Amino acid sequence: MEVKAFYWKGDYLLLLDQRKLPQEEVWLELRDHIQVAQAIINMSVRGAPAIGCVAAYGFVLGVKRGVDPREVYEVLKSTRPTAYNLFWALDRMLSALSSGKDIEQEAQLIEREDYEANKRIGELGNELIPEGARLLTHCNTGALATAGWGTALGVIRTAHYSGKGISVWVDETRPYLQGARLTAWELLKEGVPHKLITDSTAGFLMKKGLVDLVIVGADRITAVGDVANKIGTYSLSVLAKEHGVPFYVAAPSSTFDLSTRSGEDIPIEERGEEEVKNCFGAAIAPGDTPALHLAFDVTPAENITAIITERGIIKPVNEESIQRCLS
Ligand SMILES: CSC[C@H]1O[C@H](OP(=O)(O)O)[C@H](O)[C@@H]1O
Repeated sequence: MEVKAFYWKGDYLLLLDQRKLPQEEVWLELRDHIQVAQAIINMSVRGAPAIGCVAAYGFVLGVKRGVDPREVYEVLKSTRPTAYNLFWALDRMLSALSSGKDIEQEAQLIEREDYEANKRIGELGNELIPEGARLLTHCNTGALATAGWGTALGVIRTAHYSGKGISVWVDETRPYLQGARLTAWELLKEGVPHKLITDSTAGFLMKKGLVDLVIVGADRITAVGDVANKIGTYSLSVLAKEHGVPFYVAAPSSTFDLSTRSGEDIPIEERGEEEVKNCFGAAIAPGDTPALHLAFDVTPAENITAIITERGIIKPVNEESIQRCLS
């Protein structure tokens, strides 16, 4: 059975608490928009497309309980600032309500469209994956970050199941460890050959010629192709450029924010210092040590070989090719 991060149950949302993985599979029953907002803020659910889908169902829960739709919209919109899918989904839900559509069906359509987009991204991305390729990926971009299958990890899944004999270097992805806790969990479940590495190992592996390509997800892509993604992605892109390693981004069209041109204008989430100084309950730094926790960084379009979307592959990455692909 395919990994799923959430299930809509009609009067509640059943959500896998990703904070507990990989040790425990704990499911939460979210019955109003406040509970959904809290789950997004505390990262029980994370991943741009998954956040969009879950927020859409949170909107349904709030409106069905008779809460002012604008209030529901604002509460959910305020949860995390970087992933564009959140805003895209909420705007779509508000528009559906305003035009008299069934908002529960609209949320279910958003979920179905994301899953189908991921399968298409996997098919198109697989065309770029050589036989026996050794891929490196960062963070978690799998079924846990989406409506299912995954974006970058969806390409990896498709390549694996098409018999290409690929293997994956999995960046642990400090500080929240989405790679170690979530990507490794997904790949192990499905028998995809992989090895977990510390984030700082990636560059040396590229220097040694052990990485054939890098493939990552995205949280927001601007009109010119700058990409906001998990912190550490920019560094990977510089290392890939230095070593002549192709650098791919996989994302659905719902991640593109064409109203923003430069990556410099993308709001970058800053999370609490405790997530840097503690590792799931264990203090790893002196309590009084100040810490900076930027949750995302921005990779400039010129560092990206291609962006794989469900509507086609964007290459080169620039405003014209983006408009051509998305129009
Ligand atoms: C399929 S997009 C997943 C995207 O979201 C992650 O961030 P977070 O775990 O903080 O929500 C990361 O940037 C992934 O690339």
